[in-house]
Amino acid sequence: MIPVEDYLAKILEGVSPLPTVQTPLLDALGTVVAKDLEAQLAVPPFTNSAMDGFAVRFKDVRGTNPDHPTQLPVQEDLAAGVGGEHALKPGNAARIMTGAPLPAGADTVVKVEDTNIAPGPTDLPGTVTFYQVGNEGANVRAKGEDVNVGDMVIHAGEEVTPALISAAASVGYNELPVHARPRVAVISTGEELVAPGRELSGGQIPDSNSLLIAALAQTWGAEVVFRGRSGDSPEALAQVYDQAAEQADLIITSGGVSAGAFDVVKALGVEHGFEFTKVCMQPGKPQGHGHWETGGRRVKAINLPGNPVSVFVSFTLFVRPVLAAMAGRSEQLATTHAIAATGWKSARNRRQYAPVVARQTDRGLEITPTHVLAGKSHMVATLPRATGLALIPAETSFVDEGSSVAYIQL
Ligand SMILES: Nc1nc2c(c(=O)[nH]1)N[C@H]1C(S)=C(S)[C@@H](COP(=O)(O)OP(=O)(O)OC[C@H]3O[C@@H](n4cnc5c(N)ncnc54)[C@H](O)[C@@H]3O)O[C@H]1N2
Ligand code: MOO
Repeated sequence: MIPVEDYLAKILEGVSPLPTVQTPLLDALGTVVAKDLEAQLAVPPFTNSAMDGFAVRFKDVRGTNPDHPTQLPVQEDLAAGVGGEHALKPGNAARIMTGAPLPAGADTVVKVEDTNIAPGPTDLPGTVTFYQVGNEGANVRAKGEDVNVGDMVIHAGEEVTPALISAAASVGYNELPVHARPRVAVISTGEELVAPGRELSGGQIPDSNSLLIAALAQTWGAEVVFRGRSGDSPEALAQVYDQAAEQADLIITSGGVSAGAFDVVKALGVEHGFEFTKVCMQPGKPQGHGHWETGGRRVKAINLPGNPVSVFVSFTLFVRPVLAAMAGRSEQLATTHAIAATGWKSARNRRQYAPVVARQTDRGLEITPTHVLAGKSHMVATLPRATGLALIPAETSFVDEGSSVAYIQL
């Protein structure tokens, strides 16, 4: 059996970021920026008002207070979006809305609440009386005070977040150069599988793994381009692999990799130079990987075991880092310390990754297995309760209640 870290290193060998594609901003959410980008627009792009109120020259209202109000004529209305050149005549005020360009000559905005004018929709008044004013420059947002044209605002390697999308739009972009989203094909294998919701006849079970893998792949930023099922014949599986490889950057299979007489994924994979190995973990011991070649394409394939919890755990440990590397980022699972709220039997001589529920108590972060049969690899129905995985060293055969345990938040 090989250690988890060694298998991860093997599976990441030769995986590099996918090519750069110009992608519309919203479609780029979750991808990784491939090039540094300078601001093409300043933020703000022009000096404007931060408040609904009146633009003035500070010297015309200096010294105003409730006992010494100042009255000025109002020359015009300036709404957000107003174009053209506007200049404030000396000794005048202009009614101005939040985001409207400050007229030339004005240097200060007095908010409407500090005047005799009622806030909200009103006709343009002929005059305005100020009862209070801020400092010179109050309520004015200067052009470029956030960033200026030419400032480096978006950097290669950054993840495209909602905030990054809005920053990119604000500095003049409508698309971003990002690493292509990994395209994933999912194949589940086994004669026992039927589509979910169908009536089962003897020995059959619903195919939950292909959905689990597809949903995990989407959750971790991939696009699922193919989902197929194959029985236990190598010819049928080879055909499904061919279809999967047509459009995918990564093929993920489940099942058929252990010691069964009909473990077709392993049998076919071995013929095609795949590597199958036992990883020192529970669940998820039997694993395989290789490349499927068809029509001039050579597509990476990862063969996960069939047990659903094994799929979940091995996707987390091995597939997520591969997807991250293809997407242009590196990923490390962070562990924190937790306390076992109950005792449980762990795997003998394999590192256990047990699905657990964590909750904060006065003792700290306490974890409990999602099921009394902690970590058994077929227990898919109780898996959704998991908030994370408890990582139990291979030498520990029993986790004592109250002991300190490494915890991976999902
Ligand atoms: N003699 C041995 N037998 C087994 C060993 C071993 O070392 N020696 N390892 C066990 C371990 S550990 C695992 S994990 C499993 C892995 O088996 P396979 O990858 O070959 O998977 P299958 O046999 O095809 O299926 C295992 C299990 O999972 C169910 N399954 C499969 N596909 C799906 C699906 N798409 N949706 C839902 N459930 C699925 C399947 O019905 C089986 O119950 O091998 C052990 N055996
Ligand atoms: O390694 Mo298997 O996934 O324990 O059942």
